[in-house]
Amino acid sequence: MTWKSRLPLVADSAIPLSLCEVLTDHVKNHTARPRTYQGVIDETLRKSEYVEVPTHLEEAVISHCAAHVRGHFEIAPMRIPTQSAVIYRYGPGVGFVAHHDEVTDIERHRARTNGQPVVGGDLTLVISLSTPDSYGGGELFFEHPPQEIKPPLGTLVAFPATRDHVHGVRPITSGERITLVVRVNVEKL
Ligand SMILES: O=C(O)CCC(=O)C(=O)O
Ligand SMILES: [Fe+2]
Repeated sequence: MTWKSRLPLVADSAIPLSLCEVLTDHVKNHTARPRTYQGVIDETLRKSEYVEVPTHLEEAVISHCAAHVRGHFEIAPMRIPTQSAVIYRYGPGVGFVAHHDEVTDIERHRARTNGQPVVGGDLTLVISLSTPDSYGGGELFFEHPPQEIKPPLGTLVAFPATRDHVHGVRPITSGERITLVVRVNVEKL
């Protein structure tokens, strides 16, 4: 498909603080699991932990994002019923190497050999669940064009899960960075 915009969408205050709080409480009350992977070029360098998000919270988040996504990309985001959104926790020393979110043969192969599910979607939604002054480093970066983002709590960053949207997370130097990542499919308007 052709995308309306080449640039990531950055929408401050897309998610109400009350919903952010519910999401961070959820993460604090659940044991984080070691990292998963997603179209990673060097997956050994991603060490964040994650917690899965209940469906009703994911649906609430997508509905808050929908108008922003429509305005920027002229498409409608749709939840993928076969997979869960995840909240990632990045502690000191942890980042995420440059990668793209398109599902590749690496994941498909892994799914065949160890049964690990293939997780992906047309569009990636990243929601900040930490205030930027609560952690050092941890910028979300894009390569083409170069961009470094350290957004306020409740900000939505959205971008196509395509090979030309290479991005990653700079290593955290102090504190903890928490993000919600929702992968959605899209419907042309
Ligand atoms: O945590 C983030 O800000 C980005 C995570 C990411 O790129 C991914 O899950 O594919
Ligand atoms: Fe990603």
